[in-house]
Amino acid sequence: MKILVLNPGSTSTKIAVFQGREALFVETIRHEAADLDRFAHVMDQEGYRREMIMAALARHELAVSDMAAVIGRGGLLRPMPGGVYAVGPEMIADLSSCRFGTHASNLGAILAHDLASRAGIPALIADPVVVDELGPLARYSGHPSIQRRSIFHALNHKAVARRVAQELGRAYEELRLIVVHLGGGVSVGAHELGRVVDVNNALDGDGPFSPERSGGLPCEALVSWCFAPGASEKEIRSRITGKGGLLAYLGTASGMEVERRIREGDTLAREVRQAMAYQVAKEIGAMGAVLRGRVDAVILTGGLMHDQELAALISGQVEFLAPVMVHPGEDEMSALAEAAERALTGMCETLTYPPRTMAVVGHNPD
Ligand SMILES: Nc1ncnc2c1ncn2[C@@H]1O[C@H](COP(=O)(O)OP(=O)(O)O)[C@@H](O)[C@H]1O
Ligand SMILES: CCCC(=O)OP(=O)(O)O
Repeated sequence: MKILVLNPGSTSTKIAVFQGREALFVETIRHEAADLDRFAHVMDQEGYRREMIMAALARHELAVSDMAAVIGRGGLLRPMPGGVYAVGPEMIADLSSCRFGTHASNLGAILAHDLASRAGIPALIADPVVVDELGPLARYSGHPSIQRRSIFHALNHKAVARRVAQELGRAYEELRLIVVHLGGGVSVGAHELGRVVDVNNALDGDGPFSPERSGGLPCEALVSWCFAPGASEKEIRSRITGKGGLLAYLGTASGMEVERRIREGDTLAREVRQAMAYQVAKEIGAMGAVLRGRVDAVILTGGLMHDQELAALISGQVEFLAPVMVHPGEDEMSALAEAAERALTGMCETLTYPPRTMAVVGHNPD
């Protein structure tokens, strides 16, 4: 059974075909900010990314009609429990309208649905970025009209955490872990006995800065931006999500380019990378407090962890908490393929959207 796996990220499109556990191919196409800037809206990138998928299939002499299903990385939907979901009209409507937010991962289900429906096969998503397992206290922001949301690299957090649990000879559900994904966005999650009970919102200006996001900004200065003469909502949103972080400081969101500049003696690039490591370490410390210091391991993963010096900077600052394990890249493609196979063979339920069980929101007296 062949499965086509589609993973649109903010800085890349990852495409793979799996047959059982074997990857027939995995390709990562990296997008420079300038490549994507010509699109007014993320949703306008659908055709561009579809062409890349079709070209990758053609290079490997495969067609969508050879597949048993297409599975995409799930995007910004209603908060939901983890699992495998069928892509249907309500999901497509919420993703296309960006009702719950705008991110490249919204294109995962849309592209999967488009290709699968032409071939008459199922379209699925698994563990989307809105998997919500937050504890009640983690939902507080500091003002009752704003509730913190769980938006993070849920798929890779869970996949890598399970892999580490296996390496440790333990069950994921009996461990306390801090998992950090450093991609286009950065998410730092406290995994307590199989649930991500707290995590920074990797998209919306919360937590450390990342290649293309500002992370949390001082509120007062942010308000001044909003009310400055000529300020536009679009511009301010883009400073937070898309054009913040490394891109704002250095003009590039590429970790590889930053590494290259540092090798060539660029002292600004070196300091900005140090500052990013410092902020990530601070967030890991906060999650250490969430877990009351009982941490079995800190796991560093995502594309940026190919930069060994960056990994060493973060590790050096947090290894007092627990052993630090570095897993560069991600396990998302195989995790998606395995999820599709479980669903197609009936080993797990294929859930429908909108989810029947909604995450607990609001006041919880316990
Ligand atoms: N070998 C590498 N060395 C340094 N940085 C890298 C390397 N490979 C990828 N990156 C960086 O990792 C980031 C993207 O990570 P990734 O997990 O693929 O994110 P996304 O899914 O958000 O596109 C980019 O800044 C990219 O330049
Ligand atoms: C939307 C949260 C996950 C995220 O930030 O993904 P990218 O790193 O691919 O942008």
